[in-house]
Amino acid sequence: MALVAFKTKEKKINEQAPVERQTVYSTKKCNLWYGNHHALKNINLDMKEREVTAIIGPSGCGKSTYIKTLNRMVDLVPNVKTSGAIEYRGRNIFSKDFHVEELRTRVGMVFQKPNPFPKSIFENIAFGLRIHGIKNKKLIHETVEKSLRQAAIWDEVKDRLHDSAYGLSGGQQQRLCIARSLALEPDVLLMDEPTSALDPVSTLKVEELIQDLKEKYSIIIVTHNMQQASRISDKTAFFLNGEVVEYDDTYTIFNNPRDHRTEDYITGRFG
Ligand SMILES: Nc1ncnc2c1ncn2[C@@H]1O[C@H](COP(=O)(O)OP(=O)(O)OP(=O)(O)O)[C@@H](O)[C@H]1O
Repeated sequence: MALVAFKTKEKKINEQAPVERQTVYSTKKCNLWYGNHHALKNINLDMKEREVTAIIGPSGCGKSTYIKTLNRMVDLVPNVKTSGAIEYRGRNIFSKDFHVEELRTRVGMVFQKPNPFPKSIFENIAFGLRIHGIKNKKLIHETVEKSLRQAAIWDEVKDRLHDSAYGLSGGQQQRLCIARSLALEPDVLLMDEPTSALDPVSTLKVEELIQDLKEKYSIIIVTHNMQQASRISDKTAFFLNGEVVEYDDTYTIFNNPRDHRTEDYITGRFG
């Protein structure tokens, strides 16, 4: 019996040929200041495509700042200064010839609180497509359905597509917002605490969705929830006071961290 079990395990390992993954984001010596406040300090991180990367750390350590830098949303804050480089697919997003509109089309973002437009469920998705120049009605209908299916909400809304998005539950609104991002076929999805406003059942649905989406997308998620990070991510970066203390496979971070500060944080000694 034992031998059979061993052979089965061995076969499984052989079947899992190593997957070649390209680097999607490479952050090099990146610093960010809000006025005089040094919020990101010498960040170096490489993130691979089709992986889920969790960003964890105590309040105020720079998690949101970091992911808002990845799509240059921090540009909207007055008196922000950056140094170093963040390369998206090999191109520095801070360089003048990298247009922010292009970056935001390739990199979608989902926020802590679901933020649907005050429009119908259908229009929440169709609107963005039209803004991006898609006029063909058939294509718009197809893309709306495809995105809602991808975001695992189609069955719940297919009979009420023209009702207001505000009539959906919080968890459904969040999946609608994910569908809205997916409609533009992004390469990367940034998620800033996407389940913190949701109940446990909706949280589980969004977590399952993230697991499905990583087959196709690279996902970077900020979370305060240690169990969530350990359940859904492949890599984890632990931030503290604007620095990356440790970045590794999620299994290693949660089972065998190198730095005592990581261990103290994940075991709840602070934060
Ligand atoms: N617009 C801003 N102007 C000035 N300082 C800011 C701004 N946004 C954030 N900060 C400061 O930068 C630091 C990092 O903030 P950030 O929001 O990135 O932390 P965080 O780890 O995401 O925190 P939380 O878990 O509480 O959301 C904090 O000291 C914060 O006060």
